[in-house]
Amino acid sequence: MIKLLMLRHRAFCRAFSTSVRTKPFQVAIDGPAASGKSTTAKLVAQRLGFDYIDTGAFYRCITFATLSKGIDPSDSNNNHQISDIAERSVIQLQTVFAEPPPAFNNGQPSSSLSTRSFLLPTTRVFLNSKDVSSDIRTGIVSKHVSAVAAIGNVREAVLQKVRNLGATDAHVKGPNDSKNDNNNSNSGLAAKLSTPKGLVMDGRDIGTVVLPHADLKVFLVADSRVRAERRLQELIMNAADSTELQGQLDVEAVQKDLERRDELDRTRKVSPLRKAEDAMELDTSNLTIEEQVDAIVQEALHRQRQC
Ligand SMILES: Nc1ncnc2c1ncn2[C@@H]1O[C@H](COP(=O)(O)OP(=O)(O)O)[C@@H](O)[C@H]1O
Ligand SMILES: Nc1ccn([C@H]2C[C@H](O)[C@@H](COP(=O)(O)OP(=O)(O)O)O2)c(=O)n1
Repeated sequence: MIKLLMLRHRAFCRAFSTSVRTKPFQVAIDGPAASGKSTTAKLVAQRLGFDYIDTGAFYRCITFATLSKGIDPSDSNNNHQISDIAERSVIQLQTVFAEPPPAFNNGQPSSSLSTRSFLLPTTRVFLNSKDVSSDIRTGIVSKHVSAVAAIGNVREAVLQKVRNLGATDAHVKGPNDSKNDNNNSNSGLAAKLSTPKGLVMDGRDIGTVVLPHADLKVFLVADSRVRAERRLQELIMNAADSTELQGQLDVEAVQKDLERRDELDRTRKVSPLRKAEDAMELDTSNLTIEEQVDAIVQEALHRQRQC
């Protein structure tokens, strides 16, 4: 099977090398909740000097907008209204990388990996021009997001948005440049497709539906207890006050919620969570963040060299 994949990849590279590379190198990262996708994807993008798109943020924005209007996402009678919200919502992402991308060093960090890679890039999310970066990460949004993401018309709307994306390319910005962060360039995916750079996108159906021809597909997994412990730490660190954490302080409860969400994501009819046939699986349970980022960066560099 691996041999077949390698042969297919080589054939693709041979066909590709005769023409000028017109699309960016695409890295697709999928996996269950809290497996490390977004943390890893942002750092991989930073190391390689690529753009980053968090597709989960789109479903979270639509869920937040739905709840804000007092609409219950768990009632399927509301699917039409929720699809309407999805179509009308203007969602923009803005990733601010902590330092100039180390692509200048051929993707390799010039000093020790541990000091440089932990300057984690931050992604701000705008819904109809309002910064909702924190609002979309609350427990109530997490509770309902899988139901919203299972609605076919919502997925269709998100697919269109991702394709016409007006994400700001905020690369090569220092941590002190945030005051200029609202200068959205609205470059659009069309412009991105004409750049020779690359793109890292994470979600549930990136390798299977959104970027089926991605140059590198990764499926991240981790033991559900480990994922719950990591997610709980994250919730504690990000909570503005303890009232936000009601009902989430228990690792068992967080684990149950992750497992419930994974089950919904895996069993839905449209674009379910699954590993693409040609994806590389990486279990992060016993890896450090540096190790998982490094494994993907090395593989991406290897494939870039082959092409
Ligand atoms: N190898 C790792 N070791 C320790 N913590 C990790 C590791 N990978 C990810 N994390 C942490 O786990 C949490 C969930 O990761 P995240 O990237 O948000 O997952 P996802 O995007 O898949 O939901 C984050 O707080 C992240 O910093
Ligand atoms: N491409 C995607 C991305 C996310 N989703 C759904 C499935 C997830 O439960 C929600 C939220 O995704 P997100 O990646 O933000 O969730 P986690 O941070 O992993 O908990 O959206 C999806 O169906 N397809």
